[in-house]
Amino acid sequence: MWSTSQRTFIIAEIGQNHQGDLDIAKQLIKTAKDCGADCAKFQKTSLRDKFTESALNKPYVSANAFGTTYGEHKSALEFTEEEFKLLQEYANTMGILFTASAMDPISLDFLIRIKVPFVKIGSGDANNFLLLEKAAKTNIPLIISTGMQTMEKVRDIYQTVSKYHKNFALLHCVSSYPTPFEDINLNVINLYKKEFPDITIGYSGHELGIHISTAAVALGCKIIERHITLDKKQKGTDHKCSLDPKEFKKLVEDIRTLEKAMGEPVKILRESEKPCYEKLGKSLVYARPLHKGHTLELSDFHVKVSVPKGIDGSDMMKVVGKKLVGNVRENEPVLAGDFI
Ligand SMILES: CC(=O)N[C@H](C=O)[C@@H](O)[C@H](O)[C@H](O)COP(=O)(O)O
Ligand SMILES: C=C(OP(=O)(O)O)C(=O)O
Repeated sequence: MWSTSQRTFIIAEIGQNHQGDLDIAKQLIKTAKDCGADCAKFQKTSLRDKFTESALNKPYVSANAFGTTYGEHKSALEFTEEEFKLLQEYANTMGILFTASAMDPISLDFLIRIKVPFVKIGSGDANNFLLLEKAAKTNIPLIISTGMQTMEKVRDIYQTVSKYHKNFALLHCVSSYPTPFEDINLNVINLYKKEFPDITIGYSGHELGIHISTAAVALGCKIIERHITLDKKQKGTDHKCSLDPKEFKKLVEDIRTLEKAMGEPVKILRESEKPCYEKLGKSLVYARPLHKGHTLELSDFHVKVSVPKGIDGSDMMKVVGKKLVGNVRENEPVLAGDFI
């Protein structure tokens, strides 16, 4: 899916930007597909398995609240299993992969049952070693985000999941919405690549704009996840740092262009450079008239744009010490047949 290909795997994180409305959720799946995303992702929660009673009963006083307590709020944003299956079917007809983050063990079981292609473990569960171990044991591919964790914790995650298989990816992530640029620490991606060379590394971004996520691909990320929204002004914690359809499409286009531009670490004269080389590439030319039999030395050459072209300007040391087989004039290009 992601690790077998050089192509970046792009996840449109719908999360809870559907406002608890099945039609909006479908629109978001279609938008994700239209924007070129590879996967539409939701969040699956079994409220009593993710939260304690007191966490659910806590008042949620916020402009982003969909209820008076956190439990009411979360419940308004949670789809039933049947609704999830409908969304999965819809994604299938749209031709886009469908999955969700498993926010608790019951949700993990459900996602395995409906045969999602991989399970996401969000940053909120990156320190939940009970869930990580349970997920790893199932052998399903995993994408694990590492927001709010230290490097020691990330090493523990790697060790824990590695005991079962290596079909998992670690995403660098900073869980602030939106993430201040100075907190993003994109160089953590280099650290992950160095410490975990045998798994896929990606980035789950919550910053404003698309440029940082594109840069993450240049640093070697093979998975990019960004929240998607139909309208950034909607009520909800994630809308502001989500990408609207125009931005998401541009992100995908920029990543695809960047993939072409990254190429291989091979430095050669490219076919496309040849016209410029023909027009402005410099050649060795004679600095003054010289006679047959003269032994060439460095002071006999200038390096100029010459028509016709001669031996490449950088090759002068290959010619020094050779004997001219005929007379040459000032500013004539140095040609292979001029000397022995
Ligand atoms: C850490 C984590 O789970 N983060 C998720 C993924 O990025 C978010 O989508 C949260 O679910 C969201 O920000 C919660 O908002 P509220 O508390 O208003 O429901
Ligand atoms: C919390 C999630 O993601 P992240 O940690 O990557 O923001 C999630 O996928 O549910």
